[in-house]
Amino acid sequence: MSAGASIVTVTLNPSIDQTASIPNFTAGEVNRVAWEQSDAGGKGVNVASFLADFGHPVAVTGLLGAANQELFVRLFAEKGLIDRFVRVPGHTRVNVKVVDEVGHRVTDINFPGITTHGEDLGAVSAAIDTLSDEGGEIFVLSGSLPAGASPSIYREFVTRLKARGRSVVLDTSGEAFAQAIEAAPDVIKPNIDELAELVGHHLEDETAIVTAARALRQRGIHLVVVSMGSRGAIFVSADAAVHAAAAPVSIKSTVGAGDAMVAGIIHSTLQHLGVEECARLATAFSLGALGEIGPRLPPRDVIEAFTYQVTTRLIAA
Ligand SMILES: Nc1ncnc2c1ncn2[C@@H]1O[C@H](COP(=O)(O)OP(=O)(O)O)[C@@H](O)[C@H]1O
Ligand SMILES: O=P(O)(O)OC[C@H]1O[C@](O)(COP(=O)(O)O)[C@@H](O)[C@@H]1O
Repeated sequence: MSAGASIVTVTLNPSIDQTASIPNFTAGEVNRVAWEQSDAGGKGVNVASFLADFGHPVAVTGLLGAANQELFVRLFAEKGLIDRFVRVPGHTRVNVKVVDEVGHRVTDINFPGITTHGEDLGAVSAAIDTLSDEGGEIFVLSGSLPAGASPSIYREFVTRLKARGRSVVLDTSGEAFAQAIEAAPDVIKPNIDELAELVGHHLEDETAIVTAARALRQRGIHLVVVSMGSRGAIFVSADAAVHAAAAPVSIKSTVGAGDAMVAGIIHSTLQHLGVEECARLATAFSLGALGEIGPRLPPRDVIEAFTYQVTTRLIAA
């Protein structure tokens, strides 16, 4: 392609993440905001931004409200992201992230987003085809769907991309996730709740998680990564099942930790790392996001240093 982006992220429901710092945040009470910060966000936008930090050329597409696109346009320019977002009338949603630095908790309030129409989604589909023609190799489909989008849309995208021989990384939930699994994306990164919802039962221990992940691998998914918040993540590939975790030095905000893990997985894959090294580096990406307010990563050398804090363990068959 002209600008040479081999990675494309698709965000159908981006967001402006408005962080509100509220010490001792209490539901049901009047809470006062100490300081605030707004960032362009949404899962695919974050993954693209993090990969750009590691020097990868990335194109971004999806649906963007024309009425409040400034933060996004600025981010795309700062990070050198190739902007193929389809503009739609109205505002991109604003998701509120309440950071309580006293209670050490983050509360996410995620809005449904704009209501979309068939022609907008058709334009995104066309943008994906064009980006694939132009040399896109790895497509990342991330995040919730806006109202009006069919839950089959990710399945359709996965099917089209795989028919063109492209790799697909999927990070979503609910019905859209369940349907997309049928088209066998190459990599998935559900968190443990999303995986439990998919398989329809509680995953009580590591064995249950690995069993569920291996069943998904049988359906053609090469790498299944199950993230578990403070309990780390389990990476299941053809070669092994690996648990990776670290105790972060400080957690400023959990926003973007999952997206950082997705970016770390893609970066590791492009470096041809094995599953254990991938688990280590992807976890270091997440640690990086935890130490920043909003969806951000620290400098690359800080993330590389974090790899030494990560403990990996091979899970016995
Ligand atoms: N409180 C925490 N302590 C340590 N690591 C964490 C914490 N929260 C998240 N992480 C790291 O970030 C990764 C992704 O976080 P998680 O909350 O599971 O993702 P998601 O936001 O997609 O649900 C985890 O697998 C873990 O490595
Ligand atoms: O599309 P969803 O599932 O509503 O998630 C959107 C939110 O997730 C984020 O991408 C952060 O995701 P993670 O914390 O899972 O990395 C935010 O930027 C955004 O507000």
